[in-house]
Amino acid sequence: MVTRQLPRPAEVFELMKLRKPDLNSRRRRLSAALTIDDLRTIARRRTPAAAFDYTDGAAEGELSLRRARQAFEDVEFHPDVLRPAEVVDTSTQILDGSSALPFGIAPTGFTRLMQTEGEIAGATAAGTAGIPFTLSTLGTASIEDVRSANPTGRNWFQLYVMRDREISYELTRRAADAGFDTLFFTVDTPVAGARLRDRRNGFSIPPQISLKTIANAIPRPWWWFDFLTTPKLEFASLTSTGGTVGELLDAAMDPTISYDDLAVIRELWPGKIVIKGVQNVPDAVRLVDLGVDGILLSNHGGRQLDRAPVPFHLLPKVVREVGDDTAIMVDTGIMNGADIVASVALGADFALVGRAYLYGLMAGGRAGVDRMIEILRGEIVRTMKLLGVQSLGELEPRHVTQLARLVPVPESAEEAAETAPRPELPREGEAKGTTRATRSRPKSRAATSASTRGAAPVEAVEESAGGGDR
Ligand SMILES: Cc1cc2nc3c(=O)[nH]c(=O)nc-3n(C[C@H](O)[C@H](O)[C@H](O)COP(=O)(O)O)c2cc1C
Repeated sequence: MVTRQLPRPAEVFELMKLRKPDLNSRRRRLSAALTIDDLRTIARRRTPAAAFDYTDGAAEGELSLRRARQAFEDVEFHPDVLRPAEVVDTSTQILDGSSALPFGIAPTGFTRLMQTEGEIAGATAAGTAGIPFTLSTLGTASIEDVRSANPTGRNWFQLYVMRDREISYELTRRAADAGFDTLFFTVDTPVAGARLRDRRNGFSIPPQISLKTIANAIPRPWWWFDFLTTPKLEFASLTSTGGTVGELLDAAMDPTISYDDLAVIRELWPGKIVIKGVQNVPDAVRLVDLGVDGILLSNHGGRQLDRAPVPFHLLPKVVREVGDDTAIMVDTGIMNGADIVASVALGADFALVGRAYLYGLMAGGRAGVDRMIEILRGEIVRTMKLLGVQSLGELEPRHVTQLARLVPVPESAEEAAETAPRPELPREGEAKGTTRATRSRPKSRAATSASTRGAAPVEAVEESAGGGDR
């Protein structure tokens, strides 16, 4: 029997916590964002559809991007218990310099189009947080302006080798003179990928004003106000404007770039050099043999060859082959700090984030980029504490299983028979009829820990299916 009473004002008052309303709408908006997905939702509301879609979209059917994000969601973590990690150290050394977190900001083109503060917001936020910022060849702030905005932080430069080689060589020299310490040579863009959203939106640089864009502008007046009242959108390097992004890229990129270009760039560049867009083990091995300082496993955020391999899946194999000799980095699909922790556990030295940064930028300019870093930092710290590790160096492959969703089709009947799941006698606590993936080759550390837990790790299934780098 419940005893009831009349509500007592003093008790009700105790329950009521009246918070002072924050009159700063940007701060209010950003503090309500708890995840990168939340930042994306705000970004979408505030940015014209064509600019948002240019950022959010990928190539063709956007399968690569979806698969890359799915692969991170398909991570299973294995925490150790009763291992206190009250304080965790998220700092790391990368390419002879330090970073407060195991990720940096990826190079993105046309950034001021998404939000007028553009690269300067990215560079200053990165500098304040103690992480590297990468400026794109197609950046909308100059090399020198980025350097002035982030004078003591680490600035990296991303290079496209263009048809007119002299433009690329000149940019390389300027970046070196401005003290950028690392050059990312992007190699996955011999031609532009088919960004269908841009074609459907009639997206062009600069944006064309049409009835559709005017209708789209009405609920987003601040974007247009910023766009029309700040200096004209210009590229740090390219003088040509006009046409869709694809047309612009095609005009600038050169389908004939090759290892010969790498040799020339290495001669010109005094700092560290990383190859961005490596997508198989043999290429990684060849590049390391040529003496590059780093490899960035990336499919350009799914914006180039759709259905390209998921970089996160490629990671353990590349680490096994060349991880001791060179810095291995990864990008594409990172939406959560836990994705970065999983990458480090599987041997990545560093990660880059592209869209996560741009969602933050579109959601709130510089403050939005700060919020993006804060969200990822919080997720990294919490994941490490829950795993029971105090530093990034303590993360090991055994902490992570990559669960397999799509696996290669076996090449022969024998392989098919070998890889078919076999019924096993149920272990204690396992349901009858449970099957486990079998392996035909020696186990790696990651696969061993995973298979003992009854999961089907990506590596294990791929190897037993003969699915190496095809
Ligand atoms: C809007 C946008 C523009 C990009 N521009 C460039 C670029 O100019 N050069 C380059 O090497 N990569 C570029 N990228 C690819 C990023 O550097 C990075 O590889 C990718 O965004 C990582 O995937 P994520 O967006 O899922 O984090 C761009 C990506 C986006 C989303």
